[in-house]
Amino acid sequence: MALNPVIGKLVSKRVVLASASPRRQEILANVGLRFEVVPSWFKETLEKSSFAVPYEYAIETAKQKALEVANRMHLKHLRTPDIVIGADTIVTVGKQILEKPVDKQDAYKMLSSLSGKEHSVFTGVAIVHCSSKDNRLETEVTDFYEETKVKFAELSEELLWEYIHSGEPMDKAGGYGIQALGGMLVEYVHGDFLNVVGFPLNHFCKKLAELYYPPLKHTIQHVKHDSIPSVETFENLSDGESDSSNPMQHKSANKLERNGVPLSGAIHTPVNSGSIQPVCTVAVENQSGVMEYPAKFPSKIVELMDGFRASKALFVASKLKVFDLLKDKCILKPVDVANKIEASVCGTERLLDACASLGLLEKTHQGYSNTDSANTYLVSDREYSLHGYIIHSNDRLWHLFTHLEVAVKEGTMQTHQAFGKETEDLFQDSSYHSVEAKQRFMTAMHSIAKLTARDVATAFDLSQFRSVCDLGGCTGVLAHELVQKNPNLNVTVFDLPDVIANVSCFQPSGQHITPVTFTAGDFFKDNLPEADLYILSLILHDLNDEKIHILLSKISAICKPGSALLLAEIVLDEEKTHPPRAVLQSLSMTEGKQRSGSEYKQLLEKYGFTNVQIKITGNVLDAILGFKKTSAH
Ligand SMILES: O=c1[nH]cc([C@@H]2O[C@H](COP(=O)(O)OP(=O)(O)OP(=O)(O)O)[C@@H](O)[C@H]2O)c(=O)[nH]1
Repeated sequence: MALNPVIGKLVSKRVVLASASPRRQEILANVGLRFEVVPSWFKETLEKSSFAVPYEYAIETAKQKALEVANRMHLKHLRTPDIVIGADTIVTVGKQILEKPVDKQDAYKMLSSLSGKEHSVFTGVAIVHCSSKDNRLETEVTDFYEETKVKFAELSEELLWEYIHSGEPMDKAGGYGIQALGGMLVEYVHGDFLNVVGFPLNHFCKKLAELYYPPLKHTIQHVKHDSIPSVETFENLSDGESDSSNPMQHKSANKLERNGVPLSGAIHTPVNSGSIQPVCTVAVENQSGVMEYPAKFPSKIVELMDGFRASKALFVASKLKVFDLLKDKCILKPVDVANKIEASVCGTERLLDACASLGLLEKTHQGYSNTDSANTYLVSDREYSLHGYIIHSNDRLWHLFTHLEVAVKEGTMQTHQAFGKETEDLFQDSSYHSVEAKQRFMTAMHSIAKLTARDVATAFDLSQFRSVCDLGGCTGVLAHELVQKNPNLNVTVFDLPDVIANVSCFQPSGQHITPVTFTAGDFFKDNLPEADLYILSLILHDLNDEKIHILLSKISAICKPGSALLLAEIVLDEEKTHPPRAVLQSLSMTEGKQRSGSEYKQLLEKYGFTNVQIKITGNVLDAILGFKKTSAH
């Protein structure tokens, strides 16, 4: 396939399209992809309101569709595919998410809500790479979404019903098929047309290109492919022998490069280590007429070298509330932003450009505006805002990490060097700490919890439990999530008095507030509330062995047989090099440590918890559940 070499890369692979949609099949078949069709049995019933933004719903549904097929093929048919592709298309108008109409009335409702208006069509896509290890299915998910804006003409009642009676709307998101009769309803389309039809082909190819040919942005010379369109993301594509056809190999190559280890000699180098040869570079004749290959540009290392600049740009823009100023589609010129944040115009312009280059802002001739993800995650008052954690990273972690060299030499946390008199635990010695410092810390924990609570709350079926005590549960985000998912649960958050005194400003408002009890106490010193499930979320990794012993002995003693302990932590792989987030967190040198799955299992077993189950969520926090031994054990 000359036009798009990535499609050619999949020729030798068992590719499965987890979709019954004839349109998706046609779009992919038209570009020469060879695949089997195994429609997914996943029911599209995810709770829409639990997603911050509609495209996350489409992505998650696409992911679940693909994973269901991967699991089924692996278990039932003992045939593990190499790649499973899932997709989900939705239409959004105002705050509503429209899927396929259930009947003609529903189609009528949908189409009349679109009449005369612009709406968005989102398709979420998941590319699941599968492998089988010890007969277990292992999956790596890559996902993305594409948005296309479509405007409908005003539709008369007659036209609407005529269209509905044609039968076309029934199996189509939003109740219309743009590729057929529905095309007559459309005034304009902004974006990828095929995305509306059900599959964003261009974005899919770019994603495959990223996976199969990791970008070498600064490569010295690029091979020219006359037949390849000069789309930015396709620029490094080559079908030369130096390419790997397995993105997992690229992944591990990146991982090794990330660690700064020479690629060719490293243990993890894939068998076909051709992937580490310079890609897309051409030989250059030196002065003596000998052809030389320029060394591969160390783009990953350069990225790491510059990483601190990018982090600091994000921190400063957040601290100066730039993303708050540019929220809700507001477009401002540098001078306006500078005036509002009381900063120099030239400095502000540089900061805005830096944010644009990092994909946080969009820059047009009219000015700067937030990208979708900045709107969702960086505006300080948004439900899933990371602003609190970013400020904590800037005001606290940054200072700790400037002392990393000493921290490594001494093997200790550098709180004293970084903050003078402060003690290690913000909440243990109130005389040293301002209320602001405590609130900043709580805001940081709150923002991370907002992002992780759903994964933790749904990692296991908790319907057998009646009462839960979240020890160190801070502002109660996980507690609320648990009650929402299991309305019969009685959840208590147990945390230090200083924390409990401040929780009120973090409580959700509105009709759907879930009842949670907050109890003040110190889990090392005080009696624990009774419960049949205890939770420790992001607690153990910060504690030394002695404190862990005190805490787990106490929980074990109070737990009756059949009760359980749920840990939420980042679980390291057995080599303890992944995920990098946990490994890098270790560098702050708290007295605790990050653990692998087997280490958490051993730890729980040591304190009388058996049948330990571990759920790797693939997001920030994983979950580990162990049950207190019955006396028969
Ligand atoms: O203009 C058009 N808009 C949408 C479509 C088709 O609509 C459906 C969207 O539904 P969904 O993403 O849930 O996919 P399904 O058809 O249920 O198939 P899966 O097995 O993949 O769940 C999709 O078929 C689009 O092609 C259209 O044709 N035109």
